Amino acid sequence: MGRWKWFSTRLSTRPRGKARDESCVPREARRQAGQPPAQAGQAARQRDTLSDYCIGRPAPPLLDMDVLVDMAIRNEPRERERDELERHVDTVDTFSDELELLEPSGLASRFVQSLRNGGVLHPQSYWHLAWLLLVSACFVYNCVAIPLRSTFPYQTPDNWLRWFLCDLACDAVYLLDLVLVKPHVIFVYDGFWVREKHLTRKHYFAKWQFKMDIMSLVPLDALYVTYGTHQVLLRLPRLLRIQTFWELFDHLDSLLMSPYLVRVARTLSYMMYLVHLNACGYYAFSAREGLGANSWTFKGGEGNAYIRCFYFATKTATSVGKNPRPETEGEYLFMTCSWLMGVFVFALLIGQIRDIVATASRTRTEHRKRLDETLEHMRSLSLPDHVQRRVQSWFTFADQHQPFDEARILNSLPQKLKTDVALDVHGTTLAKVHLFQKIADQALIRDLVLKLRSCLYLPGDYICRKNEVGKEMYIVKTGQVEVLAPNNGEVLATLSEGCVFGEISLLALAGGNRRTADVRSKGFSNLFVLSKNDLHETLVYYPDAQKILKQKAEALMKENAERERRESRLLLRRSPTTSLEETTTCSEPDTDAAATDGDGGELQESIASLPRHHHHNHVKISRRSRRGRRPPPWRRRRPRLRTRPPSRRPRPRRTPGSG
Ligand SMILES: Nc1ncnc2c1ncn2[C@@H]1O[C@@H]2COP(=O)(O)O[C@H]2[C@H]1O
Repeated sequence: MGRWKWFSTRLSTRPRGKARDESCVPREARRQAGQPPAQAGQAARQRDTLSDYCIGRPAPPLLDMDVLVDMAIRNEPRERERDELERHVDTVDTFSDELELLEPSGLASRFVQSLRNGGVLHPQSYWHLAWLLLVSACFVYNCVAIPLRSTFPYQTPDNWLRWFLCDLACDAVYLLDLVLVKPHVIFVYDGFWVREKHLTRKHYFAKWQFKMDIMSLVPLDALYVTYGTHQVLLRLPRLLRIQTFWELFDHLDSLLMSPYLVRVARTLSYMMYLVHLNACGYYAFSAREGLGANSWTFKGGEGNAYIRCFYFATKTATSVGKNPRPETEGEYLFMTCSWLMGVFVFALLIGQIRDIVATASRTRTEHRKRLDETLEHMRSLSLPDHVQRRVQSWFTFADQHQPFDEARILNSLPQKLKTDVALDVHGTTLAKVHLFQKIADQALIRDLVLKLRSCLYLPGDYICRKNEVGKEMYIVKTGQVEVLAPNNGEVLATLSEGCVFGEISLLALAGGNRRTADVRSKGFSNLFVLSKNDLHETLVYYPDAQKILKQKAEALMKENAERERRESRLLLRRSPTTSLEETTTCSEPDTDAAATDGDGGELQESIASLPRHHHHNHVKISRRSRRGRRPPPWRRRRPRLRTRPPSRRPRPRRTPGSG
């Protein structure tokens, strides 16, 4: 019913969405624009009322409260409720509005921002947190000072004014909190932030906390006039602000890096407070029986009374050290209560600390367990030592650099949030990827980011080998990888953060799906792996990206081809005969294959680029090798007579390699 009370009040505000768009044009303006006057009937009346509201006049309630209550009682479907709310209430914030309220810019700008936001506060904003801290400080002051001043003789007629002024300051903070702050804290209704002031006010007033806050401000201390200023217990209602104190810890819990510390601090503060109460109780009890009346009571006189009583209370609560023996029933009861309280608080504290330690070391313990299991398994298989050492080394590196299973953690989040988190985490690396820089399409990165899998490689690990079937493409996240020339292992390129490789085989540009080079991890490297299917699924929607990736791959292939050509030329220059024979023997059986995969073309080109006599040699040798043996003597032609003088004929040059 309470929920419906404030819900109905919201219906008197301006509309949003479609309804607002239509109605936000003032009536006069519509008339001038030649539109028909508002029609009779409920809908027209509503529109006019709403438009009046939009131009600044207060609007009367649009729907009858009774209708709404009736709706609630009849339990109308939820859509109806939402429709009504959406049509009539302008309380829905977008996510960016929320961020605006949380914006952690400078202090002054944040203050201006909060004023611009109509003086409402986001419950998780820094302003609200700071305010909670102040109110909680006042609450703690009351918690400590009230029992202290009402038991120990620390408030005297000389200093009562100072105490009184402190009390007044705290009461002023309580009052400001009640009147100005709490009623303006925005809240979520039906998944949307409600930030209209009168609604936030209503929301607060409907809460149980509001009643507690009002009670905490009951000015019982006015009775000082009758009973005297030493009756500090009259301020006991101030302790009803405990909800604010809890709220502060809840906020800190979600804001701070280590929520465990907050939880321990909270339990410790309870413990300290109980000891404080015990110390006050001990002094009050001793004072009632007479200070130093027996061996159990507080003696008084020497030193600081509070510190001594606190010491006694701590000893009792922790059951550490020797406590004086109680003598009267009252003293026995007091000691029993103190011990029980001590046991309870310590059990709580120890349990909490155990949980904290277990949670903090859980990841490490799990990692250790996995490593032990793996090593044990490898030992049972009698794997060679160096393999075991590599596995161990991988575990150590993974523990240091990837202690959390990111995919598993993100899995519990909704898709949108998962993408946002992944973008935040990997944004720096992805921003360096040339492909994404060129496309500048956030949608592509968003589509890809969740498909990327993180993978660690050890120094010297081959990420892919030439002629393997390519199933994945890689982006370097951290570390460096080397692309090696297939023949001589020469380092063709060293790729670092943001570089992409492994795309040629995935795009089948080299005429097949085989890798064109070896790629090796230089040190420890962390790579993003993208499967072939995921790449193709994504590229279907981003033809520009596909084009760029293709262009890059083609440029690489061209570069590789040119390099190979250069190399073979160099090789031929060094030892033409041997290398030609080698070339021929390698290339001949593969003529068909070479034609399909393009290698044949390269060979022909390299032959064409040879000096003429090398070309001849090549053809001669080829023919011979095609026949396989010398022709029979009857088929051998006699050599023709030379027509030109031998001196003018080009003679093959002698090279050292040709013998
Ligand atoms: N010369 C080169 N420079 C840089 N990278 C290369 C070079 N040659 C090949 N690569 C990359 O190494 C990868 C090996 O696998 P792919 O053939 O699928 O794709 C290849 C290219 O991404």
